[in-house]
Amino acid sequence: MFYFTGVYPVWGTLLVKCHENQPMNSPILRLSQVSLAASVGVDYLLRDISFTVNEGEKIAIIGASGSGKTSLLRLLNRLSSPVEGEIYFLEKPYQAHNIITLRQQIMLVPQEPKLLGMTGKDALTYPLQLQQLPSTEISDRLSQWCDTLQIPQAWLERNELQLSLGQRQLITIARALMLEPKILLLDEPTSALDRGASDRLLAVLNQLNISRQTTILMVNHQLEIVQKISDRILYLNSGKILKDVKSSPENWHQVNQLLIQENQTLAQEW
Ligand SMILES: Nc1ncnc2c1ncn2[C@@H]1O[C@H](COP(=O)(O)OP(=O)(O)OP(=O)(O)O)[C@@H](O)[C@H]1O
Repeated sequence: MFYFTGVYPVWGTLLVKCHENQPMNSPILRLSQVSLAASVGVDYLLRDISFTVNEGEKIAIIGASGSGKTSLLRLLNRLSSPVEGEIYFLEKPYQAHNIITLRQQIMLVPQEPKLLGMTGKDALTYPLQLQQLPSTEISDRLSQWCDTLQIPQAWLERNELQLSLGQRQLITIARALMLEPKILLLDEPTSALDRGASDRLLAVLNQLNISRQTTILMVNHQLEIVQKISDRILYLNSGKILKDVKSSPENWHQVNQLLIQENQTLAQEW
């Protein structure tokens, strides 16, 4: 442990304790004036987006329907590319990273849970086989994550058509967690889960964030969920960042009011 000391005109002596083994969290993602165009037409889906994510942050992405939340996650998973601006992962531009290793480290769990026609078990183990992990490691991770998320053996034998939406959602989340990414991009991960599964998932994510410094960006409509998981809120409006604030009761209230107003306006337009 060491100290910085200094004499400051207003506050007197400032003493800051620094733990040598606890470096300040460094930027893991950085977006600089990023815009994303629609695949058809001339519209922008995202416009002039700039923000930095530090390693270990838990960010809730909020906004009315159509504000660009999913488009932002897809951009961060390199499923689309900006027409302007630059995205950096660990201070290196996205294009300079190998796309496969980038996606292994920045993993997206989309809103629509797809098992690509596989059984639950194959869907969970196939990506690890692709990474050529030893079979003992694969079965260890499988049993560890099925225990943690309470995924029963019976689900593992069923195929996509024999599983409910919530069961598939939990399996696709487990699939991402088993791959141990640095960044998790979660698009409404609790939308089809019951209260028990949703609470368990949030506890697991919070624990992962503490133990492995996993960075989490989560789209969610439910303020109650946002309060349990985030330490920062990004509020999107018509493809732009309207608010980038820390997660606090005062800001939850403000964001909630904004969302109610926007939804009322949208309902009138429809
Ligand atoms: N490939 C595309 N081409 C043209 N428009 C698109 C494309 N993908 C999305 N959009 C439009 O971009 C806007 C943002 O969509 P997006 O799915 O990112 O919103 P969202 O905030 O996630 O919405 P929701 O909360 O309803 O899921 C919407 O108006 C949508 O219709």
